[in-house]
Amino acid sequence: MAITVDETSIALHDAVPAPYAIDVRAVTKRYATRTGAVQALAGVDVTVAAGEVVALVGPSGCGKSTLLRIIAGLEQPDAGEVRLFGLSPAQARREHRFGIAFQAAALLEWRDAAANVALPLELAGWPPARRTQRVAELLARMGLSDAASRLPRQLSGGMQQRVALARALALAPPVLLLDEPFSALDELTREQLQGELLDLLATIEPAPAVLLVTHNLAEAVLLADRVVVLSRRPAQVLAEVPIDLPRPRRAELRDDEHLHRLVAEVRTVLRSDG
Ligand SMILES: Nc1ncnc2c1ncn2[C@@H]1O[C@H](COP(=O)(O)OP(=O)(O)OP(=O)(O)O)[C@@H](O)[C@H]1O
Repeated sequence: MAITVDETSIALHDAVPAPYAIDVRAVTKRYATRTGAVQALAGVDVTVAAGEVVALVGPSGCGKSTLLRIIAGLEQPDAGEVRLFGLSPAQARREHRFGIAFQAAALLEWRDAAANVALPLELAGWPPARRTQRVAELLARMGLSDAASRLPRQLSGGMQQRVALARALALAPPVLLLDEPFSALDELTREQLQGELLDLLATIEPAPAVLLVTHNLAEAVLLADRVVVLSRRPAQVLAEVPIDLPRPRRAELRDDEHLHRLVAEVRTVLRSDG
């Protein structure tokens, strides 16, 4: 007797769930220093779904930047595992699956704004004409077209951070890692860039997954879909606070009462870690 197989049902049955954009499992990290070992991370689990924005907050020195560096493959964990869309950090880096921007814009001082933004495109082997076009598009999107040929030292702090963001987004990565990207800026510029980042993320299709390290609780709540709160060192996840503010978000939400309630909730979790 012939056996008929319904291929659709097999496909559905075999469908595996899509991997997380970022999947951090039981990550532990200890540094050996001259004055003894420093345990930075003690079994941290964090996931970020495709297109989700997660903010990572925690006391100063608890290990937030360490975790971001481990996710980016710049450091190795002692134990635990990190995957970006199912790939190791090294594979994800080779395949340009993430862009990264730090507190200090970390621009190459001898390259002008356009050449800084072009760097990842050069490293990825884009031909010059395509590169020029993409850089012009990114600079225009960040409001930097007139500053294309200025060196970093000729740019304000806010402009430098915009260049760093444009560089991180150059290859349209599905994951964006942001380590205190606005903390070196004055308050007004910082608020302006938060608004610009919200607008920018709303225009990128498909939206990248974002992991944002920040000290600023209002920034975390304004930008994120979820806030992950880390404990004092050695860091563990204390709580995850879902942020149910509507999207698309606008910077004006900063004055919203519900946003203030959520900030208070995150602060209460942080303070509970006596
Ligand atoms: N390369 C290193 N060697 C030794 N200790 C380190 C190293 N990098 C970080 N640490 C220590 O690990 C701990 C976590 O540092 P990390 O920079 O990750 O914290 P953080 O939460 O990002 O801090 P902050 O909020 O102040 O930016 C700190 O005690 C720090 O001094």
